[in-house]
Amino acid sequence: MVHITPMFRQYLEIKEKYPDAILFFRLGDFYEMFFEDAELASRILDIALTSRDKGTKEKVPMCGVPAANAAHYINRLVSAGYKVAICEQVEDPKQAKGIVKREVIRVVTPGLNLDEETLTSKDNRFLVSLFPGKAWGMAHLDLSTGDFKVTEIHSEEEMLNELFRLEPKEILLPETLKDSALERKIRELIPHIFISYRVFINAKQRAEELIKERYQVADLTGFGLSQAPAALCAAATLLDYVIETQKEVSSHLGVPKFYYLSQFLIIDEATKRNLEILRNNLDGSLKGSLLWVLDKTLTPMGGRLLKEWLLYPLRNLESIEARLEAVAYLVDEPSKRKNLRELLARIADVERLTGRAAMGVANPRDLLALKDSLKMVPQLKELLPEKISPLLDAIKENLLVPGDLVQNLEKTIREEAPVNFKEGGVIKDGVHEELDELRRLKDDALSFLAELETRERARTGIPNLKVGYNRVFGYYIEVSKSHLSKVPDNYIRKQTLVGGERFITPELKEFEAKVLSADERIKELEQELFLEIRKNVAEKAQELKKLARALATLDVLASLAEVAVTNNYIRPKIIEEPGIQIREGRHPVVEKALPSGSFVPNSVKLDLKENVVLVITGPNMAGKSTILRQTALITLLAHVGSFVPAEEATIGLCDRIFSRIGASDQLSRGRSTFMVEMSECANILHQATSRSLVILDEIGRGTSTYDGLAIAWAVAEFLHEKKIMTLFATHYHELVELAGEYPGIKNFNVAVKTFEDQIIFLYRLLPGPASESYGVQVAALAGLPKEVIARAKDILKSLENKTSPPLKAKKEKKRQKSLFSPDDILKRQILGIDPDRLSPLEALQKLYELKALAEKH
Ligand SMILES: Nc1ncnc2c1ncn2[C@@H]1O[C@H](COP(=O)(O)OP(=O)(O)OP(=O)(O)O)[C@@H](O)[C@H]1O
Repeated sequence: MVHITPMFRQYLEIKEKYPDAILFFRLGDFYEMFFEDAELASRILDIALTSRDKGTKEKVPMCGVPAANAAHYINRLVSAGYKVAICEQVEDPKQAKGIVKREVIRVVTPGLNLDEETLTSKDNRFLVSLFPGKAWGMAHLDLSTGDFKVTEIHSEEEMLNELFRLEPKEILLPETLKDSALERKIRELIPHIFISYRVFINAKQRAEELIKERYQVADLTGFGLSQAPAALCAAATLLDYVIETQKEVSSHLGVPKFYYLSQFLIIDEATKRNLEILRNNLDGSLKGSLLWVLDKTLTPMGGRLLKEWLLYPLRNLESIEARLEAVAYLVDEPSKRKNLRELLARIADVERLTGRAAMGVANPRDLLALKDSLKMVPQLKELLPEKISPLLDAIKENLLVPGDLVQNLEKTIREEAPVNFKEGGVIKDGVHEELDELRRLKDDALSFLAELETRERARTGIPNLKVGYNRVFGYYIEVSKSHLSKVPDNYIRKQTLVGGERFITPELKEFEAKVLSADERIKELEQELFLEIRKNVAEKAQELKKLARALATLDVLASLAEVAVTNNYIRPKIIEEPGIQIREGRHPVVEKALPSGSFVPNSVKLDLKENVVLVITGPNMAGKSTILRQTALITLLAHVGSFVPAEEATIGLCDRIFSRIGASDQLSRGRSTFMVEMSECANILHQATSRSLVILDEIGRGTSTYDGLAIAWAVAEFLHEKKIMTLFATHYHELVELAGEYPGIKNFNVAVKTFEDQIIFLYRLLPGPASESYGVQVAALAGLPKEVIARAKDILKSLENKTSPPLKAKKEKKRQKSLFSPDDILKRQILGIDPDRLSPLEALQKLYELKALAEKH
């Protein structure tokens, strides 16, 4: 058997349990990595790779990072898509018999990472668990906030949409789905997702037991899970994973809340992209997105909630009205709003600070930030009205700081406490008697020494007797050579110097022991006390989470109000009946990109009778897409409970917004533009109802004109027949004829003017079809060469006259005529004939050809 050191044996035993994680193995002040882990980590972290003797001749690759700033390195590895298992020394090395006991105390994964950067982030970090049963069970958790939700979804399409809505960092899939088509789809949808394969808890009973045990409940009826076995299994598997990696489920983890997709306005993958809700389609950044205009929240938790509201607009009239009512109040009370927002700006991420306390990773500064935030709460509460808006009332009710948390934190933690509580200097005086005494002892040390010096000088009559300290010998009394004869009996010689001697006394030794042990004890006590304080906060996690939610909601409402006032939005009227009526609506993002006041507003009316499908024609660049998108965005904002950019808007409750716009960036997924277009279109036709809003921008463009036109025509007819409210922008002028055939199809055009052959865009939506397409003028604007434009105009003219275009090839031929005279051509033809090889019939045929040729020239 190969001999290896006991430490390596321990390492290998632990590593065996975490084969898919990089093992951070604690050795003193460092975390060390070995073997492949070391090679991988040294490459990613750009740190030196060394080697270590493991007891045999061969060396083991190794690298390490200081434990004090390990968080930074762990983060980098996790962001690079790896799991990190943190293995600690779990007993005091001084007390250990043999090798120190070590255990993995936590596994950090991309979906379960609580790094400090998340504290300022407005992004959620979701871990999703997906269980394929009769329905898809889907659970998602943000560990940093403790939000835990589950649902069941009945089609793969919807399931993928929901996944894209959440954009999780990590997903748990059953091992049976490894290398499956579904796995590929998920990777295409969310390219950086980290997939963890698990053995799913697929027995309903076991899943139930796990959840019941965790939440200490006897019955799951209240959770909405009892009738949803797939959701139950997904939730239980997720919980199991959390327990396995975090070693415990902390107090801030909420009960899994069941939600139905039908509670919300559905925004599918294509629409989330097309409407650029959270990011733009150009470079994927925030700028130019709806969120960019809308997010004036002042806390990270408010920012996250706003995103949630945008991605999950409501479908319930009462709840939407409740939000609108609150926003309206905050719009009408500018000074209140200002004061509220001033206070909110001073509030930190209470939600995540609570999570960190509950998970046992909060540092003293985190608790101070929490305390300072909580201190603002009573003032905020004071500012809120009563009985004006039910939502503001509910917020007010929940603005409750648990017990005497603030006072306790204020009393115990020093304002200047360091980040690392192990350094000491965290706990205030007056908190713990022994601690105070020890500190006094330390403080007194200086005066004690001075006093001792005076006392000893007087006693011995040695005027230059000195009390001092050095690290090797500790405290000493120094006497110069000339006075050595006066040294009393109880002085014990310790060290001889050139000019004198150093002594200790029993009294000094006793003092020294006290001071040194005081230091150690102070640290120990401070740590104990800090952990106790943190635990107290953790115990209040559920109350603090409620408070955090109230603060976040207030932040979002105040932000919506602020945006409404700044950008001149109005309160939409929400009604049950389907229909959309917008007077002088604007595109919230495009109007921001243009000089103030230059955006041209437009009115749109859709209903289930005469205005079911609006066919919108007009040249490129005229503003068709803008009208389509602004209608969708206004409808979306209304369902969020936000004011909208318009003069007036009446919006009937919608179930979904569908969109099919332009060529998307899915070519990378190996599907042609036409294929993407058609499958998006198919999805719409299958799922849209008379409560849906559909915006279609130029369908059928990716194929031949006749195919495209035929498809577009049939789609428009279908939408009309099914009474699906649609804005249909098209370049196929032929579609304007639909309006004559069907009562619910109407023509609109985006107006332009021409002036001296130049095109002027008016951006006005007018009834009736566009008269011309102006494509050539737009091409000229875009800078196509003059000769190409001139030629295109020629061709266009003949096409419009239904004559065949003057082909360039013919002109060439004409020019060629001057090179060869007609006689030459006939002569060449005749000379090319071989009479001996022609049948009588072929000879006759040739004769006809020659005659025709002679006639032509
Ligand atoms: N209502 C408006 N007021 C002012 N400017 C507008 C308006 N609508 C559009 N624009 C400007 O015109 C540009 C083109 O608009 P849009 O993309 O909607 O045109 P389009 O008709 O859909 O063009 P295409 O058919 O080429 O896609 C916008 O980027 C914006 O700068």
